[in-house]
Amino acid sequence: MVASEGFQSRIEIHLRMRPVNGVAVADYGLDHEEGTVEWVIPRQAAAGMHNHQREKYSFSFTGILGTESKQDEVFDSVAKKVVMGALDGYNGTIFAYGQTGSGKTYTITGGTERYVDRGLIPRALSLTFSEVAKRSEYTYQLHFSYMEIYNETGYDLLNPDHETKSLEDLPKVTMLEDEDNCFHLKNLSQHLATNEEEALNLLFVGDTNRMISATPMNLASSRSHCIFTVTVEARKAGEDTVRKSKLHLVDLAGSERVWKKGIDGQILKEAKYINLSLHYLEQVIIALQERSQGKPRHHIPYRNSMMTSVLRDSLGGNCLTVMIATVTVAQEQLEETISTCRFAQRVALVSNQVMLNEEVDPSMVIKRLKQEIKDLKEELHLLRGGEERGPLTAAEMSILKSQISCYIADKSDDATLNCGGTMLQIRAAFQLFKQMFLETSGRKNSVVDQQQTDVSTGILVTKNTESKSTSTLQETISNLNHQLQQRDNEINILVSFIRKREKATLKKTMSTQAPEISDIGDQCASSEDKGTYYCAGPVSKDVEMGISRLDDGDRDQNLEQSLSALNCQGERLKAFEVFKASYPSWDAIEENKKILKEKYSKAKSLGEKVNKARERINLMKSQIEKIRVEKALQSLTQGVQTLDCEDDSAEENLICTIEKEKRVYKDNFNDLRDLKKEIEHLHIILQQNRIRLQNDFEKWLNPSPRQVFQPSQSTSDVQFRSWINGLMQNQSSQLPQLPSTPDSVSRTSKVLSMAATKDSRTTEQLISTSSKGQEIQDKGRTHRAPTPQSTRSSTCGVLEEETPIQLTGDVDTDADILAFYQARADILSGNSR
Ligand SMILES: Nc1ncnc2c1ncn2[C@@H]1O[C@H](COP(=O)(O)OP(=O)(O)OP(=O)(O)O)[C@@H](O)[C@H]1O
Repeated sequence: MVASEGFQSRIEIHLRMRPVNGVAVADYGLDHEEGTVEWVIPRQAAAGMHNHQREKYSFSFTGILGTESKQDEVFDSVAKKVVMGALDGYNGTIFAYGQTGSGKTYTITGGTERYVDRGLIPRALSLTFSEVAKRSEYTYQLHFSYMEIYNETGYDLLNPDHETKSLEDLPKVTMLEDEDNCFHLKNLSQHLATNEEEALNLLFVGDTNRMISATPMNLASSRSHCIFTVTVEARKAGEDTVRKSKLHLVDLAGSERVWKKGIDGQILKEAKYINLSLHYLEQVIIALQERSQGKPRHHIPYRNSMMTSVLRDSLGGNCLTVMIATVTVAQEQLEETISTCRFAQRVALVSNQVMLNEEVDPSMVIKRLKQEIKDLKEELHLLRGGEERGPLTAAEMSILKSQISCYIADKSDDATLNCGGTMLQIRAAFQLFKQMFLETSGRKNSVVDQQQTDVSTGILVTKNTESKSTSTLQETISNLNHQLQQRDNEINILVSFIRKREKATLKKTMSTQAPEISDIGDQCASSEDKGTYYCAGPVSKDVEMGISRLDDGDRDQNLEQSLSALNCQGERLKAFEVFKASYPSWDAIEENKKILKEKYSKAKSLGEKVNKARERINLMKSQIEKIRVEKALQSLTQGVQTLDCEDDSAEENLICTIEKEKRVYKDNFNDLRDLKKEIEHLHIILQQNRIRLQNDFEKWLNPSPRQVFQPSQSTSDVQFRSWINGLMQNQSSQLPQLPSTPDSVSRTSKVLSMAATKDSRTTEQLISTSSKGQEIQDKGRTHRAPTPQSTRSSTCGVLEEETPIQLTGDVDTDADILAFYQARADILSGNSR
């Protein structure tokens, strides 16, 4: 299973010193550089002159975290590398060892009151999830378990039955050993958490259960060992291997030597168990220490206690292990402090063989092999030429033919033919080769025949025929080019008309409705003029030139300035208002937004409830802890267990209240979790809607220029005409439609067909052939309607006052026709101002 040989690593030991208040502080000296601490025990005068009592006790540590050290410092120097190692596939263990009240729980789990007091577990969870998020090439699965060992019995702190059953009725966690001497824990639940919040919730639930399920036996946290385990599984994309590692964070029971104090009853029993398991821990450490010193120690007594069995790998096995020795600087605790330091020195001699836990994942291999089989089947199927399908289609044959022609035409040596890999394609390619060869050889023969015939007359007919066809082709090309140029120019004229009409509308609005003008943009039209959006997209340089030629420079200069001063952004908003009014999904979006808002406020209130319940529980937990620590210390110092009924009932009351609060917390947490899922879902929907809405709006605002410049050389006149009409309908969808008389329709057709063909008549000629024979006045390139009776005057009387021609639903007035034709003629003749 293990892929690497690994490396030797000594167990690191760190000293963490807890500050004390209101008690005498021991005499000690620290050397942070060297990592040494020296405790001074003053000689007792009572011992007389010949007092050989040692005075100074010096110890070395990997690192020293003095009384001022903060939680983040502890995490960075002690735990960070172990957590990172676990994510890389190395087992890791961090355990806190020390007397009661020396700060083990504070170090491992942390204080509950302030965020900065978070201990190693919450910080490890935070780092784990942020790292996992960064390593996108891996898929991580993180499972969590939380076990308590009390009086040599294991309890699952995350068993959901904690809600309904008492501690005695819960299934005990037991150890099972397999044939490879590996231990497995039965009845210990594993919980998958996909984010930090879920993992923190598990920690909180476990801590609370630890606290409130203690009643019957007066179980205190200081008398049980707790192991929080993160099981990490990492799979790299495209690889068959999986890395499996475990990270244990262990809060050991208080290490004080209670039996010395002459206690009895339950406390004595507990003390025995604690001391027994810590004694076994010490035995394991001694055996490992001896082994590391080269002494023959084949047997390491792991099995003697549950705790050493669970931590087997952490002690002398495959694990990066760190011990935090917690001590207080209180003078009265000095003996225990020195005892803790001594134990740490032995631990420091234990050496572990750390290995990368990488194994081949059968499920990944099966998945890969299945994929390979699928790929091979597909390949085989392709190679067989997709037998289920019929022969190549005409289109496929023509592609193949052109590929072969290119191949033949390419005279270079490295020319290749990629006709596809199927037998069907290869066969078809050969067939085509044959056909082409036969055709060519047949043609050659006929050419030779022809040449032979003509040689008799002395004229090479083939050459003449070829040159003839070439010149015809060239002529066609130049005709088509010319036609294309014309169409382009006509398009330019149309666009410039539209632009001019836009500006005229704006100008008119400016003069009549001054307050609203500032809202009208050059590119974005008002809601009443949505049709002009059509032309807001980019136009070609030629078109721009056409427009500038048609502009009435002097008069438009002020207009241009006004237009450029207009707030385009505001116009977009205005345009958006128009757009959304007719947008079919707008109501649904609004509805979703409303729902999301409601859900947010509900989530906020649930979050507050959860936090408040958590705070209340934490407060009560620290009150209980205080009562218990006081009781434990009292029993240690007084030697007997003083049963203070008041304390007991206070503790029971607190536990009852915690039970209630826990239910509130849990219900609200679950509701919040469900709500968060709903919110995320709604978010996704809204995001999709937003993107779609934006795209639709942009399309509506700036239609693709391709749509505008659709006609090509091959466009027939009929198509061209209907395209122009379509364009104009789009432009004027918001404008009043002009009446379309049969006469005007016929004129429109006439002009359009003239425009589409190469009609080279001049404006004057057109004027003279105009149905009404009216005059066209050309005032600064602004074409006016010839008579007030014009069909357009009824709706657009403005034409009487030097207003540029407006293109409407149909080209239906003489003025339109004449103006259109004039502009077209100008552009075609390059007549610019
Ligand atoms: N470094 C520290 N800074 C400030 N307060 C601390 C520190 N270490 C511990 N404490 C406080 O001391 C008290 C006892 O600490 P804690 O419960 O962590 O001790 P413990 O060793 O876990 O005891 P037990 O063996 O009973 O579980 C707590 O109120 C805790 O907040």
